[in-house]
Amino acid sequence: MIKMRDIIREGNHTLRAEAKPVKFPLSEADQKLARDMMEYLENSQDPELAKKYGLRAGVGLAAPQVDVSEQMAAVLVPSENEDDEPVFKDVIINPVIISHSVQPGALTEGEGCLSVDRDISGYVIRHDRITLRYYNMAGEQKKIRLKNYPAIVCQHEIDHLHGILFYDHINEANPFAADDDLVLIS
Ligand SMILES: O=CN(O)CCNC(=O)c1cccc(Cl)c1Cl
Ligand code: NI
Repeated sequence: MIKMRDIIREGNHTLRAEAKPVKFPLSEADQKLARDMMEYLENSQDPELAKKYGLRAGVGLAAPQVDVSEQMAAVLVPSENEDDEPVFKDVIINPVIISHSVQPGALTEGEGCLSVDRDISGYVIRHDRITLRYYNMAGEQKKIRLKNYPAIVCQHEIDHLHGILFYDHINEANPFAADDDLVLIS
């Protein structure tokens, strides 16, 4: 299982590298990596398991964060009501944002990252809505439209595949600058 010690932190060059596209059919190693990353998210979202294994909670995890420079990320955005199905759950492989809203969006609470051991506050300005094309573990091509929280999470993960970290999108001069069409997502 993936633990915090497996997560690379700022300073490790893999975090700032352009990850390589994944080849299909997935190798055994890539299949195991995909399963392990999704398992990390599930474990980290279970308060008991998170405590037991000392895991920081996450709604996404990208392969470069475990020092594998490949275009693959697990995303698990739970629903408000824990009994319902997740808002979005999949392993996104070779993802491409093929269109997006002009309108920006940002989480009111800002963002955090397992690879960044410090709190950096401010609005992380992203697209409020995206159309995402990716391949799932079975090699099926998917094209989905996401908005608000799941759209923000997928952008955070896709950034990791291109060596971008969340604070790269925070306005240094005024971290909470917001033009009037910014959608603030709580
Ligand atoms: O790349 C993934 N991580 O670093 C896992 C930890 N961060 C989060 O789960 C997280 C927290 C807040 C906002 C966003 Cl958008 C995300 Cl993604
Ligand atoms: Ni991250």
